Amino acid sequence: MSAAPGQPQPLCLTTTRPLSGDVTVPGDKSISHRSLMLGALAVGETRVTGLLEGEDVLATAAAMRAMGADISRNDAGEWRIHGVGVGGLLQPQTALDMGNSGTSTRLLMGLVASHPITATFVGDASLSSRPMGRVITPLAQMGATISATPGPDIKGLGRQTLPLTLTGACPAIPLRYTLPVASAQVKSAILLAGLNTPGDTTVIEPIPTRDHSERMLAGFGARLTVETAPEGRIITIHGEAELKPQTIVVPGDPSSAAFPMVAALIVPGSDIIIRNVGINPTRAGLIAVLQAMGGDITLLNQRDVGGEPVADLHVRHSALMGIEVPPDGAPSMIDEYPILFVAAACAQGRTVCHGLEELRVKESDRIAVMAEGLMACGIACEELADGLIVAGQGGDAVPGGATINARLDHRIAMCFAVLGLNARRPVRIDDARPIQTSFPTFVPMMQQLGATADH
Ligand SMILES: O=C(O)C1=C[C@@H](OP(=O)(O)O)[C@@H](O)[C@H](O)C1
Ligand SMILES: C=C(OP(=O)(O)O)C(=O)O
Repeated sequence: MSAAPGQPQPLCLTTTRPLSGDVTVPGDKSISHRSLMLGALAVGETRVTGLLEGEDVLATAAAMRAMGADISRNDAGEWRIHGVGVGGLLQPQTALDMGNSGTSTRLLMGLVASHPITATFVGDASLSSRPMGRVITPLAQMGATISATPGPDIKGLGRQTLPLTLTGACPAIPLRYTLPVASAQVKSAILLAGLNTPGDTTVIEPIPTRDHSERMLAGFGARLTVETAPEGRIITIHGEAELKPQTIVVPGDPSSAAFPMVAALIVPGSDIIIRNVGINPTRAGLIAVLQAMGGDITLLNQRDVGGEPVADLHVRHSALMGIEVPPDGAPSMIDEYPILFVAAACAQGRTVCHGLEELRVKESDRIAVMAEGLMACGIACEELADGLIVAGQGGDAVPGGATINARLDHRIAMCFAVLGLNARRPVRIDDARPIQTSFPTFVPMMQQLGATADH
């Protein structure tokens, strides 16, 4: 029985047997957002299959509709987008509700920044505490006017948060900008602003981040170049572009696949296949780290789907060992650290992770919240300013026996649901509703693998 709307929905996953079966995960969230945004700026009809129908992506769809795009879904699950053309976004009549989604907010701020319109962005309590100064600074340099809500100061750098109102500049001023944080959202916001800016807009990223925006902008016909130089990747977009509609097949989300992957590694005897998972090297860092910990993960049937590398993952239960995780790979698995900490809790020995300052400004402070939850489940950890040390116990199941406050963070909720599969006493999540933002089929998929869900 499902809870009444507005009521917390507790969740507890358990299993008495190995996980087995053959599953798929929903479409990639990053690619789904970008499909809707770029389709909404193309002239003609873009068709998308495999779109993630989670709340974050639906927030992007609603915003693009509010700015003039015609977006529909047919009974076969195919999405069709009739775009307004670059430069053609209309002023939304009401505030854009971004829900829980940082990607929607920051990328759409980029789009609005070079259109002659004003938009107000609002979000839930989690999103309203996340830093927006990182996009406000470059977009203001491009001429946008932004009035944001002051948030708590971080490291003396000040902090600006939602609600905020942004008025675009037309024409916007082309920018050459070196990213001060490794963030694909900041990079993408500037490149999207550059679409309707005369001349060349350049982003320099000293540390590479996910490259879906570059791949997809080029696929839609924008003039975009990428050079590798000593200072990093230099990405230049030539503005006042005309985008051509595309047919897009969205691959399965590696960030979602991470949950059944770790579940199979930690539940004794498990043997599963996860089909059609994106393995873009800017996203696939977790696989190599888990393999280095002794995880039995094989990539089958590697292929290319719509310009993105994809594989089927064969995952078997493994005796994991703690390792030092190289910090230079952090951007390629930034959303996967919380579930890596779960794998580490079930490994033998210490897993040491550094270079994770960005985890503190996600949907929750993912270092602090994971440390607190793991300790409540009987796992020793040491919180560092930029990371976490998890002292794995190996062998037996972890103690468990805690109720976790998921803090409006979908990945925290899924992490502790997975940990509960290898715990002696149940691990309960106070409210599993945030899982709807990125992985609406998480619970049925885990049940398909053999888990039991108590609500
Ligand atoms: O560009 C994107 O689609 C995303 C970039 C990452 O955020 P940052 O750019 O803040 O690192 C990631 O955490 C988020 O889930 C999705
Ligand atoms: C950080 C995430 O998303 P966003 O920034 O879009 O809210 C995430 O999905 O883990």
